[in-house]
Amino acid sequence: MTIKTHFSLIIIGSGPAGYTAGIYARRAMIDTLMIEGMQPGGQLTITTEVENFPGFISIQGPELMVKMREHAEKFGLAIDADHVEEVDLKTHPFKVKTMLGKEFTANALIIATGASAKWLGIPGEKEFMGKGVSGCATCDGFFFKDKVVMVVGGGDTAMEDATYLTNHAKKVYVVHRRDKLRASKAMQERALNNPKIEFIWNTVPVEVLGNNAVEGVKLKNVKTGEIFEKKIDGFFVAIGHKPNTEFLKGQLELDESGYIITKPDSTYTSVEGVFAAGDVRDKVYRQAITAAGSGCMAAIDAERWLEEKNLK
Ligand SMILES: Cc1cc2nc3c(=O)[nH]c(=O)nc-3n(C[C@H](O)[C@H](O)[C@H](O)COP(=O)(O)OP(=O)(O)OC[C@H]3O[C@@H](n4cnc5c(N)ncnc54)[C@H](O)[C@@H]3O)c2cc1C
Repeated sequence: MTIKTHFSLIIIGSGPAGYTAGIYARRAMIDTLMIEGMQPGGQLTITTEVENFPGFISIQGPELMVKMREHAEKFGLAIDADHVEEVDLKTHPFKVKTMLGKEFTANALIIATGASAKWLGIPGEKEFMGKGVSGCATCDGFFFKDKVVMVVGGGDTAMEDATYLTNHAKKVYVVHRRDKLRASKAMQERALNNPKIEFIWNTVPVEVLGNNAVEGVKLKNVKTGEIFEKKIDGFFVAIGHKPNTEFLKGQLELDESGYIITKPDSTYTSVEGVFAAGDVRDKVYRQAITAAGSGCMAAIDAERWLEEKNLK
């Protein structure tokens, strides 16, 4: 059997951005391949309830992603279980090389490779993921009404998360390994003046404690070496995100943190014919619905571009 190697459009990544782009591209009759990567379904496959995706009052993250996949496949999206290791955007059609040694070419590309939350790597963190441990306050804060939670970090995201969580939780600890915050002055002021937030300085978490869900955390003061515990119900890690763009370095314009730079109000990147959608270009919103929204934009941008160049 000969395997098809050229497509009008290749979508890299299978999160909400990728599947939405796939649905729109196939409904526009574009010959499209999706390369799904090592996390089919993306970040939502590691969470439990999702309560803010319109149309679903409550749905498990993995189930939502199965539905998105079925939806895209219903319109004939071809999905390849492989991971992109290299792209050549200096030639056209663009070249895409995978981990399993395949080589594809495409007239247009949509990059939807997402971003990965940075984690602490301490005992209990992985075990209680979705059971009190979270990397997303806006996603999971609602589940901690009148509870005690802890945010780890000292940057803008940590301050924003801590402030946001005070809408739900009765108390929010912020644990920071230094005695000064990295966050902008305005964000610091808001958090420092919030009566529900208590800062624990010069301290790092060493273990998340619990039985079936988070019940507490073991902490260490890095100045004195003192080990102590706090009772908490939720543990929010806010030490940053890393966009999955390693394979694009030197090929596409990225910002200082590695996010793909897109032209204002569009998904156009610095290379004509290459579009970007989802968390890989978004360090502000990072939600499934915004990722899906920009996946839709990328497919429409790609379709118009392919039409204009007579490459559809
Ligand atoms: C624990 C947790 C809970 C969350 N809860 C919510 C919530 O309740 N509501 C909400 O709106 N948002 C939530 N989010 C955020 C939401 O998951 C993300 O905003 C959304 O998934 C981003 O979608 P995306 O398509 O841009 O990327 P992702 O979902 O990150 O998907 C990226 C895709 O790219 C693929 N990929 C990466 N590198 C390569 C490569 N080199 N080659 C091929 N493929 C590649 C991966 O396999 C993956 O399929 C949560 C996030 C986390 C971590």
